[in-house]
Amino acid sequence: MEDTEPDPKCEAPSTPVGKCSTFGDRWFSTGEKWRSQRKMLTPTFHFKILSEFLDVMNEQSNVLVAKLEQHLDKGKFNCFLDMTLCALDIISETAMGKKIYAQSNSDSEYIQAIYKMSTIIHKRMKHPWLWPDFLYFRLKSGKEHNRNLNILHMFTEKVIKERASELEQLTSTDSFTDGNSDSRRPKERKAFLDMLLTTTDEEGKKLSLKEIQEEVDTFMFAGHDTTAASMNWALFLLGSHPEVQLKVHNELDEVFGESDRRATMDDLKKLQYLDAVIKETLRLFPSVPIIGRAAREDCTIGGFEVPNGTIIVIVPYALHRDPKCFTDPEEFRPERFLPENYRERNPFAYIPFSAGLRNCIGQRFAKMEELVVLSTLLRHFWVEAKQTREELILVGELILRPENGIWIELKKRADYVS
Ligand code: HEM
Repeated sequence: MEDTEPDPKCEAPSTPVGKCSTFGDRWFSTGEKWRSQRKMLTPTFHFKILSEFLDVMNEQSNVLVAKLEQHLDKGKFNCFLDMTLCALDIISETAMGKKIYAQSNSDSEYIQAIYKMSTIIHKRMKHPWLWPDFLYFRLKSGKEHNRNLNILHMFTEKVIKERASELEQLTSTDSFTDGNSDSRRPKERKAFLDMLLTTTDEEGKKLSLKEIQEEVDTFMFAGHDTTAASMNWALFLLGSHPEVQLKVHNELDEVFGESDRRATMDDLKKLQYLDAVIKETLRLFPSVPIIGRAAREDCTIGGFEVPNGTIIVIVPYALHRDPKCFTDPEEFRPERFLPENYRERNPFAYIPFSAGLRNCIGQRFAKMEELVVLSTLLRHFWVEAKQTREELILVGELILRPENGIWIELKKRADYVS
């Protein structure tokens, strides 16, 4: 069960990037505001609700397979954007109940704005002289920032308002469509947005439209770049370790046999080795490479006096390479995460989703998405990595990503796995 009491000693640090509110102020909210929002959000990630998103994940994985089939036996290509657009389609339909067709129409104004915004924010983060708002918003990049932010906010605002008025109209009926024939949802499946529109706090108060928009914007950002990066790293690692990939294929054969049916929740539970691959990938390449906290009172950590207000930086990328917890830490060994092998490990030695009260609320969603997308891909393809570890140039921005993408070659799986 999740504890939602505020952490007495730490809070998320306020940063200049946080102030720009692209990711929703929620990401950087603290104290009572964060506590109350977190409490309202927690039930929306309940297992039963997540299982209703399985259809979306399966459907978008199949779109991805159809897209990638054109690369079969055609030499190497960079799969980074393909994986990212698939993750974007999944989060859009599950968070907002809105299909944005990112995989087939990546030129749309909204999708372009998402990517321009990421570049703009990274640039601002790297250059401290761009941090003060009064200067930044007078500059060309500050104006470009606002233009793109406006496109993003207008889009989500429109989706939220449309859905809010539909929900109002539908309260008297049990119909559950969104009025747009190409994005109708089955009667029983709700998007996170539907739950945000109806959830209430302890006093029965609903979230305001502005608060809902913050949540939706946060989900859209926090919920696709992270999973996309991690799935890309997994393809790189599997493509570099054929012996590991073979074990995944054997597991997939055991669970799915020859069938090309969609994955069920029961199937996902059985994919223990693929699950270990995902965990080991997040150990070596944690999507969020740095986590920040601000001390809210004087305290002592590991024998060091930490005064109130100190910014504390936690680096999962380094923590996950501690040889005391992981022998031969640079080696890719999914077996470390098989249930029989990790019982003894300190739970704070491995924190790709952070730990404690402010951990990732979407971690079960993320694991489920990765299992569905990767299992679907690997049921169709044999992956070969076309870069060495040395050729990957790691960029630790908000997300840990490879500077030049992930280059792979795809072969028809049946030719490689007997
Ligand atoms: C592999 C995928 C993911 C990784 C590695 C990841 C990692 C993290 C980490 C490390 C944090 C804590 C950040 C901090 O403490 O400063 C976090 C927070 C958060 N994540 Fe994720 N995340 C992933 C996927 C997702 C998904 C799919 C969603 C939504 C559907 C999501 C929603 C959030 C939210 C809303 C928070 C803020 C929680 C709070 O402050 O209460 N994440 N994530």
